[in-house]
Amino acid sequence: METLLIVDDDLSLLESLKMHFEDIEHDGSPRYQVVTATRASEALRVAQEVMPGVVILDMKLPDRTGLDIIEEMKSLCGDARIILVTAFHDMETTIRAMKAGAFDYIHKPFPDLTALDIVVSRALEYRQLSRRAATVNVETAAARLGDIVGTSPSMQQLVKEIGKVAASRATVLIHGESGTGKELIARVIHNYSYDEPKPFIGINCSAIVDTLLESELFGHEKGAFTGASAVKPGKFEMAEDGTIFLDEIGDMSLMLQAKLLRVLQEREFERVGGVKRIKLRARVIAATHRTLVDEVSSGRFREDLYQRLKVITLQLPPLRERRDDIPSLVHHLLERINEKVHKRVTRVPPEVLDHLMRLPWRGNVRELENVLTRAVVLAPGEVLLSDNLPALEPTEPDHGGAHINGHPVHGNGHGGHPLPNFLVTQIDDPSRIPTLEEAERMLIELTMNVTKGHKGKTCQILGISRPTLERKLQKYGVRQDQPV
Ligand SMILES: Nc1ncnc2c1ncn2[C@@H]1O[C@H](COP(=O)(O)OP(=O)(O)OP(=O)(O)O)[C@@H](O)[C@H]1O
Repeated sequence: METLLIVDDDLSLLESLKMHFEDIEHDGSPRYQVVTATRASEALRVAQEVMPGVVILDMKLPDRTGLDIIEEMKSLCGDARIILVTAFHDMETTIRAMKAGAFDYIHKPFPDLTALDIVVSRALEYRQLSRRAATVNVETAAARLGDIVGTSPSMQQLVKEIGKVAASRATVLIHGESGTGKELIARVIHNYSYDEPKPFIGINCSAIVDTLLESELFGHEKGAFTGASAVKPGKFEMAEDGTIFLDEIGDMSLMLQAKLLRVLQEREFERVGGVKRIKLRARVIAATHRTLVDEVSSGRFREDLYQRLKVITLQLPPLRERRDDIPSLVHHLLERINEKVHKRVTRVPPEVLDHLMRLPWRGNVRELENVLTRAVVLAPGEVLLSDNLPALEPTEPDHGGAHINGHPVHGNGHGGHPLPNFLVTQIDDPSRIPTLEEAERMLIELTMNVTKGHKGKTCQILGISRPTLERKLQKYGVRQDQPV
């Protein structure tokens, strides 16, 4: 039996959660023994006594915040997985919670206890796994929040992962299409990893010819090659005990891959033409728009280097898979662009935002930034105009009809409900096909819209149970207060 500690000052919630978890059985006997506490001080005392496997910890407690006691709780019973619960979405707190060592961060009210059950089971599974594996040292460090904008489920997940990554010094590999924010994420991880300022040194491995890249990375001694008139330290040296960011690592030649592998294995390197061994103290973060597993299969990337780099892998979602983030990104980028080009374009009419939400964004956030910069420069006043945006593509006709998540919808010819265009038009560009998750989210939003938020009817149409619908609404962050 696993011991579960639930900490909340809401007595009725505490009681109902206790009953819920006590009712869960495993192989015919109760799965959990549940203990409760209403204050932080009491929680710490009880935790020390019962050594819980999982702690469900509310953020707002009468004496201290849940966040404040995570570290103390972990030092008392380091093995416990802590799930922090709050009533609001807050990126800063999410990162701080994950960094302090929380296992997960969830929001209440819980629309469906199944979601909570899943998190608790997963927490226990991970605890089992990590008991077998080596433990990672959790550094504590205050850090500042970077400029990441986005509240879509995939971005929230990413923010959680950043919190965990920042707590370790492990090598990180960031995958993502061009312009998805790989460098930004690398900088945020860096900023969150240290208390005091440390160097962040980036280098684009695809932009420099091989021989030059080697001396850029590792430096060179005087006279190492023609033109090497003085000693020059490389990026690895300049990064000191901070971060070296190897951008577009997938484009590195096999010859340099072999050198890099040796450096990562031995944690030492020499300048080109030199003999002195220099210690590698920097943390390595690498990024690529290529799928490295495919590069490995086709022999263009060394398998052993890939294994070294992928200790922690982050996958950045393309912008078209998180279109809900476009409004907040537009707002954020406009502020930055106005400052840069000395303008004050602050108004984005709904039809212009709609236009922006429907563009394909193959170049992701960077393309959005470029498109907005052009439109800001061309704007005659303080209003952003559709005329200055790229035209919509024919597969996304501007028929002024209904939209789900920026995708136009139209009738399916059976006199029934409208369908998103992606389900009925011929798609010849693979990048325009939505992921299964995206399609599922759109169908749920569409059905909720058609039934005007009636969950019973939505379940009936989609052929799913109420708990499944609740779980998916929460997973995809679908607004339930008004028609979507
Ligand atoms: N989630 C985000 N929130 C705010 N700004 C973002 C976000 N993602 C990307 N950006 C901005 O978009 C621009 C491109 O991001 P960045 O250079 O990090 O992308 P990248 O994936 O490294 O691109 P490339 O592969 O082309 O080098 C930057 O100005 C960055 O600040």
